[in-house]
Amino acid sequence: MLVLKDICWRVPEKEILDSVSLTVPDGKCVVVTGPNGGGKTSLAKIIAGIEQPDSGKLLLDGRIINRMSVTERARNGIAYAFQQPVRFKGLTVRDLMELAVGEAMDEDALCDSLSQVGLCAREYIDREVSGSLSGGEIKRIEIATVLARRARLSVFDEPEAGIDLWSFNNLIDVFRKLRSEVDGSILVISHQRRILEIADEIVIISGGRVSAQGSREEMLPRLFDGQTQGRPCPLERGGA
Ligand SMILES: Nc1ncnc2c1ncn2[C@@H]1O[C@H](COP(=O)(O)OP(=O)(O)OP(=O)(O)O)[C@@H](O)[C@H]1O
Repeated sequence: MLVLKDICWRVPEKEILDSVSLTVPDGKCVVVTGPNGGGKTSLAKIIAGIEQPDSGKLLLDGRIINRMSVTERARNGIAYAFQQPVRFKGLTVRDLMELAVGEAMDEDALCDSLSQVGLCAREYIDREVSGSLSGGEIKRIEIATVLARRARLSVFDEPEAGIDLWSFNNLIDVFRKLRSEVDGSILVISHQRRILEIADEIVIISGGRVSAQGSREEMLPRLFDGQTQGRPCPLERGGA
């Protein structure tokens, strides 16, 4: 379980996160949504250890992780898929998958993980994760690295970004399956209604604050009736 208590983060002249508190319970999927620039990716970076909060506490399974580095957090069970994946020069898809799971993988294991995101392992494992892969392919490979880790906490930042309609449909099933099979927690940042529909809890972050949170049943009608913050929430961005 991940617990965030009163997380604040500011950069010169700007408060980016202002006293953000939320919980991602075991076995649950929490979806964070909200307007562009609200602070969602910043929050994900703070959870992964890429940025350090100025104040507040992060607890993973009851243990304070504020001082842990990115690598230590990864070792302790946090897996993070970036909104814009990093292209690693010289690294093959197999290398990336093996780095993520921390051990050598045979073709069957690679095939299992990559087929979840609609990619054929045989075509991809020896390719370099740089120039020749399309943006959507890299995004899907990165999602596969997180799925393969079966981590205590899996964080996906806009998994829908750059993903075609067919892969997106598949991804929804993959998240459903992940939630039912893994006893860890899942945090997804998304603007997509179909991802919000698989959430146990929905959190809206706007202007660096949690502006609303609640169960899916409670939040979806509020979001899609445009009642949250008294104006429509820009949820249906992108083509999927
Ligand atoms: N290192 C930084 N320095 C200055 N401003 C930053 C920094 N990181 C983020 N911001 C600003 O903080 C705000 C929140 O950014 P963030 O990327 O967290 O938003 P978001 O909710 O993920 O947006 P989107 O839905 O567009 O992906 C934005 O205004 C952004 O420009």
